[in-house]
Amino acid sequence: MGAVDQQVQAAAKTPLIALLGNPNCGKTALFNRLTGARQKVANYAGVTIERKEGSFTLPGGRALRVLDLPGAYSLNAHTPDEAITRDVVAGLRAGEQTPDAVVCVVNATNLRLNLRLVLEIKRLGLPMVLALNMVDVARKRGIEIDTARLSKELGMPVIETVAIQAGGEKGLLAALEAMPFDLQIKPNPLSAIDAVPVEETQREVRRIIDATVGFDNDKGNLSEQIDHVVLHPVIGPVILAATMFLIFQAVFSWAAVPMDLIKNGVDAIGQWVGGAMADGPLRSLIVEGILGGVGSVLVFLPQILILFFFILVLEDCGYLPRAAFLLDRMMGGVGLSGRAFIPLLSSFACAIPGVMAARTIQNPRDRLVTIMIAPLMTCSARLPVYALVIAAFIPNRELAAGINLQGMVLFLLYAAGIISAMAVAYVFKRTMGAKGHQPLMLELPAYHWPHLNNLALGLWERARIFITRVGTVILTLMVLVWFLSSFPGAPEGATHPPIYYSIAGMLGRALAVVFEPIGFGWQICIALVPGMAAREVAVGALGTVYALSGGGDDVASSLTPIIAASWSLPTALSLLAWYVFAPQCLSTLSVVRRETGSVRYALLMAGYMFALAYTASFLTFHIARSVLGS
Ligand SMILES: Nc1nc2c(ncn2[C@@H]2O[C@H](COP(=O)(O)OP(=O)(O)OP(=O)(O)O)[C@@H](O)[C@H]2O)c(=O)[nH]1
Ligand SMILES: [Mg+2]
Repeated sequence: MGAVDQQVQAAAKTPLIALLGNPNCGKTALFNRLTGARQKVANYAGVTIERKEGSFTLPGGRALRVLDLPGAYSLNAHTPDEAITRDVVAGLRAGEQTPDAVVCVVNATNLRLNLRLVLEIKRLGLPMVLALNMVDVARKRGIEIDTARLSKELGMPVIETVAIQAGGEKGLLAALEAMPFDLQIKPNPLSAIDAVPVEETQREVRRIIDATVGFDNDKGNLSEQIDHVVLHPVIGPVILAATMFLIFQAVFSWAAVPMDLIKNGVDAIGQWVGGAMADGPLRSLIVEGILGGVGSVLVFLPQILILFFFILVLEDCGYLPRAAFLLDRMMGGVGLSGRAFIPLLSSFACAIPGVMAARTIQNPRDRLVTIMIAPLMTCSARLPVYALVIAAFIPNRELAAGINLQGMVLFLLYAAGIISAMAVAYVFKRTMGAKGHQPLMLELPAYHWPHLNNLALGLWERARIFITRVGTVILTLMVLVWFLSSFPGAPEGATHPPIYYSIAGMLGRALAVVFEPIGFGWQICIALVPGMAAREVAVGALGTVYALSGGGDDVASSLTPIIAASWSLPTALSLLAWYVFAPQCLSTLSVVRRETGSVRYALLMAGYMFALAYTASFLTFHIARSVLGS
């Protein structure tokens, strides 16, 4: 038997356990603790939307495989992510092994809601353990749970866990150690669950709670008190708007110093390489192609991290579902549900996780509309383009104490994305035949301070993604752009810089016919093409294009003054408008195809976004020209 076969056989013999439970009860935190993985943990329902597998070894030496699954309130799935969970435990997914045992994770502070799923899963007849998670919070709130009695009532071991504390999983490991795994056992069909009416299950839940949970005292639920302010019909929206506004201010004002450091570092390397190497194609490739292109993208790392710092804090403290709640009415006006808020917010990172997070939306039409507008949210790849153009054209002025004009413009660009997304949603809902607004059912988790670990890990993850992207996709494209922009060289008696005669130059000049009416010259057109693969490459490509056009060595830092000198303000504004709308991301389109199951919606998305981008840029360019009289 070959080594691979042996591995396959061993994997088949390793028992598989599934972590199941309501949303936001700490399954992923527990999964990470057991396996040492770093899956995303945050304080709202619907963080995990896919199955994730890991493995670990019990203290006694037995290896186990473990599945983290999306949270579900019931096995009667209402949303596509809940359906994944149901299908995995019930063995309905083709080619997937059914779990040999289930670890049911419950939130100890909310057993009343959590036990229904436990009783449902029990009817599947798989071996089970109950992980009574978040007992630290329960203790603080004075909630007493008789675990011995609970174990007797449920007929399964009940283990207290604290998934966010080192060692908080010890009891669970011991229980798994004692568990007899029978690899032949298969779950009962799902119909076993429907055999018992929901009312009866609820009655049973109440009976068990009465027998096992004692509310010692309710030490004034702090979350509720905070919510009196945060969810207040007038103060709530003001807090939300102020928070968002402050974030954009910080992105500009905090980032200045670290950005300068990176810029100077890249410049120093550029100068050193420029001085040390003989003039020639290789020096040009390194200085203009790689350092000029990659360096001009890399300087945006601090801004991206600052933006994510705030998003991670909001995610972890439990504010997001509140924001969804506050915006539900407003979003209802355009036919979206408050549920769309979290997918749309995720799209500020990148439209791809945003499109996938739409799986948590129950109504298929709402889900489709949310997917269709997700790419209009300003993803972090647009930030470098915005920041570059803003830095070049918008004066760095204080409008009022603490309000900076550049931050203000950035805020407006984000707002333009959001407002147009709402408008597009409205049109889609109209054309698809609007149905009445469904009430928002959303669990509001208890607030807690963001965990520093989570925060650090989240930022690290972001930095890693960005730097990897810069080092792979962007670097490759930059080398390609440099190559296409450098060859063939200028003919005899050329009057333009050599890039004008290069392959990229020819392509750019051909495209300029289409883009001239919206103010884009051939240099910008060159940058738009590789920008399709990754938006921020446009910035790097502009870096290379202008470096080759001008011929300076200190290219990484000088892009801002160069474009400030070579573009008119209407062109700059038109480019900003273009980036608000243009569907310049092939990976998003392919994820849309996958998530909607048809290429139709991906094409529709590309079509409507291009049309919007061209129209918006055209209007911006011509209005700006007539207003400015240039
Ligand atoms: N105090 C405390 N917080 C916990 C514990 N376990 C998890 N949390 C927090 O609870 C929140 C939810 O944790 P997750 O692991 O994302 O929950 P989940 O069950 O995977 O959620 P979904 O993926 O949305 O279904 C996070 O803010 C965690 O930091 C615990 O034992 N004690
Ligand atoms: Mg999770």
